[in-house]
Amino acid sequence: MFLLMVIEALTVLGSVLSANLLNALIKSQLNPFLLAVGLLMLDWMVIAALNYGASIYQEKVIQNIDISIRQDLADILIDKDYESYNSRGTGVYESWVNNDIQTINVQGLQNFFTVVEGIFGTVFALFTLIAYHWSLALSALILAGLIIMAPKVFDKRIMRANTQLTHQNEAFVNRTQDVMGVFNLLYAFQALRLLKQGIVSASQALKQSYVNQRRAQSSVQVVGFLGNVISQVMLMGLTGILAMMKLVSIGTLSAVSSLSGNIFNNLGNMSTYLGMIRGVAPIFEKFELEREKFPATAEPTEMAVATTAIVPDMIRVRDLSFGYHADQLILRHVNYNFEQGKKYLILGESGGGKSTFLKVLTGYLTNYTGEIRLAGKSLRDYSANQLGQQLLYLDQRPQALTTTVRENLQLADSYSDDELVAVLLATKLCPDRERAEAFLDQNVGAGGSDLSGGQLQRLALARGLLRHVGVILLDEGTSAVDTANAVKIERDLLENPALTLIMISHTPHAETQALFDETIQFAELNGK
Ligand SMILES: Nc1ncnc2c1ncn2[C@@H]1O[C@H](COP(=O)(O)OP(=O)(O)OP(=O)(O)O)[C@@H](O)[C@H]1O
Repeated sequence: MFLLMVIEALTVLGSVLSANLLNALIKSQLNPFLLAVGLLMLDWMVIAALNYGASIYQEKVIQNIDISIRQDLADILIDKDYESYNSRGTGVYESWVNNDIQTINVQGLQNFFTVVEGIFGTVFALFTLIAYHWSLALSALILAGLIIMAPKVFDKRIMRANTQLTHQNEAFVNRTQDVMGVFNLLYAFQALRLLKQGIVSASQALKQSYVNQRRAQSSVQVVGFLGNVISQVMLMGLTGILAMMKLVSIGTLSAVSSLSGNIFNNLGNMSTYLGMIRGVAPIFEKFELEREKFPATAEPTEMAVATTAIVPDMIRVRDLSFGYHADQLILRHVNYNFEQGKKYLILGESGGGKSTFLKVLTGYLTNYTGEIRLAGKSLRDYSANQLGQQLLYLDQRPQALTTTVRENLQLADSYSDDELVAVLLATKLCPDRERAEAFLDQNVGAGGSDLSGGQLQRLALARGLLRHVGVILLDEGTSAVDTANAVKIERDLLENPALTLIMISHTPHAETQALFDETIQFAELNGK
């Protein structure tokens, strides 16, 4: 802002030097004329150099602000719970950190600096005009007020257009991600034209929002432009009259021409910029709304479960009902006791609600009726963090970060190589220590794409074993692993007396079935 102030002061100085130059010419004074030419040249060179530095510094500031907004957005995301995060496609969140930030940059921050520049330029020019004649400064001030106020009438339109655009951008990213994320599926069925169709139709929906936004912005620009040129002409007319009345010199005409250019070009644009800056507000309001929906919750301080204590009814389920939609119950009045250290095999037809049941037990889905008690305390009284230390739900579709096996295992914690190698061996990901050490540094590819389905499942299980969670809820956790290794892994889990295991399987292995304490037919449990 300081640099911008200096640039504007030098620009106004340029106008004064031009007037001096013209006055010296009219009076045929060679030396003052040459001096004014030299100074004018120097003035513009300094302005050019300062502009270069200011624009680079400005970009740094803008990027720092972007980073801090993205940090705030990340805070909003990490305060969300499982249900709320997954209730929307990830495209929505990507649009926040890309499109919305871009709009904030272009409409908000860049324009903010232009406004700052304009304010300095206008103030300096107004003061300089006083030096020529007070009536010039007063007229300029009145016209400036009118120019700034007029475009406010378009504020609502701009805000509406921006609100529509930010939501349309979210929908666009979601829709394009949808079709681009299923390339392999479309490739296999020679249906890749659907990818193109998807992108084109999403773009067309977006087009209307951009056009609406531009329409609103252009209205402001036109009003600003008209205010600008009309005011400049009026001020020049006034100066001409003053010159004819011999109240100002002829050279003043040159100074007023460039000073009024300074003032009204700045102001005419400033109302546009202010309108655009105000138009960014709906984006921040949207973010604030998200923050209010999920304020950061303080962690309960009391330790939830003493992991070493033996708790007979580890998980007690009473009259549990749940549906994703109010009118369609997936879980109906389920009652069951899971005891610590015991091993449970859940069988049942596909789509019957087994995964849903495990997700409710893990605390991922909270909109249930009835009661679940973990170690004697209602599941609702545990924080997500506390539950995570007790229970691990291993998804049917494990996720992986695009990085090494080591970082995929460690995530936000750190473990020694010995511990990491031990879980790689326990999950049969590697046959011996030497290969396990090499495997730790292997990159798993984009989202784990370089690993087989079975390897990904074992990597997910290894994460849980590493953390010694007391209860593992395994949802088809070894379905993609070859039978021999799946049996070995299951046997290890089943023979671990400290572990409570609840495992869903469509393909139970005869070799391990006897090691389960209970085999549950889910249909009998659900709706009995
Ligand atoms: N996020 C969701 N929103 C709405 N409905 C869902 C959601 N997830 C699952 N369902 C529905 O809930 C029902 C139970 O699904 P669930 O995944 O729990 O079954 P499952 O018994 O684990 O099936 P499978 O053995 O095939 O994995 C299904 O009809 C499914 O369509």
